[in-house]
Parts: sequence; C-alpha cells; structure tokens
Amino acid sequence: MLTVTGISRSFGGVYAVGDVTLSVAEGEVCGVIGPNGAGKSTLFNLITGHLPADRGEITFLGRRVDRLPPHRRARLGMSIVFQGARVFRGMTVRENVMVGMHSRTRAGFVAAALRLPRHRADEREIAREADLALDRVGLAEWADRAADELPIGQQRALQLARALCARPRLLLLDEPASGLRGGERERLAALVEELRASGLTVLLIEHDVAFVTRLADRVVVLDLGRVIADGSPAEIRADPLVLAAYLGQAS
Ligand SMILES: Nc1ncnc2c1ncn2[C@@H]1O[C@H](COP(=O)(O)OP(=O)(O)OP(=O)(O)O)[C@@H](O)[C@H]1O
Repeated sequence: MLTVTGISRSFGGVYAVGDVTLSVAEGEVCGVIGPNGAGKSTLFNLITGHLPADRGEITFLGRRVDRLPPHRRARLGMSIVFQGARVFRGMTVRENVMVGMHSRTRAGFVAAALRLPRHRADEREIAREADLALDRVGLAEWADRAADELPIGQQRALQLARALCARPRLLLLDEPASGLRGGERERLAALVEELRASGLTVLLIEHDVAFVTRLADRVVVLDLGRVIADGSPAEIRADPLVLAAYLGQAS
C-alpha cells in the first residue's frame, strides 16, 4: 500500500531522516519506534507531505505521491492524527467531527453562508456521517456533550473519528498513546485493533515500545534518522542494535 524508498531530509546539514526505506502492506499495522530525536516525526511529516523530502520516493496505492501536497495525498486515502492534537473548545463532540467535512459537500460555501435548503440537507448528511464515525470509536452516546469535557483518552478517540470521516485506506497515527494512562492506553489499543479488523491499514509512530509491539504486525526501528531494524515485534525485542539504542538513551 505504501512504499518509502531512500527518503532523506536534513536540517542545517544534519540528517533527521537519512535514506529510510520501508513499506506498509494492506491490512497490517506497521509500527515505527525509536528513541527521542530518532526522526519519527520527521518521517511522518515526509510521508504526509507536510515536509518536503530532499531525496527519495514515496508511492501510495501504486502512485508516486512525493511531489503532491498534503491535501492531495489525503484525498487519495491517507488520513492523519497528529501528535497532541486538541479538540475545539465550545463545540460538541459531534460538531468537532463535522468540522472539516464541509469542504466535501455539494452545496459549498455560498449555500452554507446563505443557509440555503441544499446546505441544510448537507448538514444532515454530514451529521449522519459524523455519528457513524463516533459510533465506530465508541463515542456515540457522547455526541451532544461539550468536547472539552471528555477525558483525554476519549479526546483521542474523537480525533480518530475525525480522521475516519475522510474514509481513509491508510490511517497515520503520530504518538497516539502519549499522555494516556494505563486504562486509557488499553482502550486506545483495543480501538486500533478494531479499526484494523474492519479493514484499515495503520502506520503507527510511537515512543512507547510496549504499546507498539502489542499492536503491530511489523515494527521498523529508527535511530539517528536511520532504520536499524525491521521485523516482527518478537524479532525487534531481541535485536541487540535496538536494545543498545534504547539503553543508550536511558544512560
Ligand atoms: N524543523 C526542524 N528544524 C531543525 N531540526 C529539526 C526540525 N525538526 C526536527 N529536527 C531535528 O531532527 C531530529 C529528529 O527529530 P524528530 O522530531 O523527527 O525525532 P522524533 O523521533 O520524532 O523524536 P521525539 O520522540 O522526541 O518526538 C532531531 O535532532 C531534531 O532536533
């Protein structure tokens, strides 16, 4: 589904991501882990197009996408949940999911501004889709509550619902477990498992090794911008290079 070949990006002459090659197969959960500063967020931004690459190729569903802007990649089926994304205060949970869906409607901005009947029909359709997404992430009964009243774990689920409304093929999650406690982490992991079971492909970038190795079919390990290991969670846990990279950080 996704192939990244020899992608590189430097800042001030230092490679944040250097010659990284990886692929994600349809239906799998692929994890990317690495110690602080390993280049995980940079790699994520290169894949989504929020950062241009110095070199390398990215193909998605058989198409070269590395020159496309982020919204074109999104339209092809990449949906992103950014690290630490917030909810919009003063809006309900449903309205939070509806934000951003208006650009896809038939009636468009003018009809919305004038509140024409076409716009009202669009609003109903968008609300219906938002409710379906909320149901998928287990938030249906919270739809009319203020979004900022949700506990943080459910705010993460809300962000997933927003990403699902774009009907993605590939879901990119940047450190979704950060700031979550034990029980919330468990619920998020179960949710990612459910989404995978429903046919979504997931690329998961995480600092939390236990969270990734529990969920991922395959794990790619970055250190200092380079891939140092690529294999099953069991292979990764036993890899001396991986252990050294993490122990190096702890010392
Ligand atoms: N916009 C930028 N300008 C300059 N240097 C940057 C920029 N973004 C990242 N870097 C550098 O690139 C390297 C990789 O950073 P990156 O944030 O991708 O790592 P990471 O693995 O996501 O780390 P963390 O787990 O701490 O989020 C770091 O040395 C960082 O300082």
